[in-house]
Amino acid sequence: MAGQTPINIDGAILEGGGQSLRVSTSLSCIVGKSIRVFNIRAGRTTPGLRSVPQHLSGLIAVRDLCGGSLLGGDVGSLEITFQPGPVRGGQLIADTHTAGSVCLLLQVTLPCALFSASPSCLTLRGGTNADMAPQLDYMLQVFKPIAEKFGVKFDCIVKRRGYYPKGGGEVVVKVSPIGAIKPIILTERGDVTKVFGRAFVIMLCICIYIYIYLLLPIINDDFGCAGVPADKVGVQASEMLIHNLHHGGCVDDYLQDQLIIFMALAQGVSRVLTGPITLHTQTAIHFAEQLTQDHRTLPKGEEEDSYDSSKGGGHSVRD
Ligand SMILES: Nc1ncnc2c1ncn2[C@@H]1O[C@H](COP(=O)(O)OP(=O)(O)OP(=O)(O)O)[C@@H](O)[C@H]1O
Repeated sequence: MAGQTPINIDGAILEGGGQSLRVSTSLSCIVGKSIRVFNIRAGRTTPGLRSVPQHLSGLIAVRDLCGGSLLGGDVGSLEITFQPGPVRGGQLIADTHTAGSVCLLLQVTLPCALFSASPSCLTLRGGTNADMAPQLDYMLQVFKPIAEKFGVKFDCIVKRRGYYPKGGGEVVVKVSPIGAIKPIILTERGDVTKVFGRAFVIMLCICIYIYIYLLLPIINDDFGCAGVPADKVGVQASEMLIHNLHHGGCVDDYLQDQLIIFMALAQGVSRVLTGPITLHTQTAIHFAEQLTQDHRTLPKGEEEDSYDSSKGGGHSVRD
């Protein structure tokens, strides 16, 4: 591949899953640096790019958003090389052709679309409520309001929901470019004023899938379970909710890793009070540091810490 020498990204580090690929590819696209990712998903029992969980569709979507080139982007690939071009925005269709999560497609494309030359209209197809991924409702009711604090805005039209195993969901996300991402301070939780839940029950020939979705202003958890009795799903959801309430942080265990890329790109220092730092968050921080080292613009006098213990029992993640 012609052009600059790529930055080497070791996909086996820390979590060793698809998130390393998404964070590195998005940042590569935004900062305009080529990457070579090796040991892709080495921490998983089926390493390499998989089509079902959206890894490949996400990579292709980013490539198409910026007119870049991608080498090694095949199912099963343990290594890819990605050379980004300027992010141009416009219309993009990304299709997992499975129940692969549209929310993880959004996770990899949204940061890029924010830095594009023109507005983007992203048609994302797959599962809207997939396991081991943010639920669409989570993206819209938990992630979105917090993302807006960074100045990140997007509109999402839900055309169709899609569930495992068929997929077939479709959302259209409109993103306007942003001049700069603002840093955020999220260190005071405030009072919990309301808790509500939504249950999705999908009847299939032989199994029943239940997704329960519990929402506080800032905390959300979902459980997708085949063949698990509804009362057990309810208990699991409540336990997770209680855990997130007890740790005292301002974001739940999932949101923390999803905010790192915006904290890394923000023009200034962000502070977010969290519960114990997850491995996903440590992973996102690791790759954000690797790819944004000379990209960050810290205000004069601000020292650069990755972690900062807080007094309140939670952990504070800093840009
Ligand atoms: N219940 C949930 N609610 C909100 N977000 C979630 C939930 N479960 C997982 N996530 C988010 O989904 C992402 C999952 O990343 P991860 O790398 O584990 O999955 P993946 O891309 O499917 O890769 P792999 O197939 O290697 O596991 C993380 O950003 C995590 O915070």
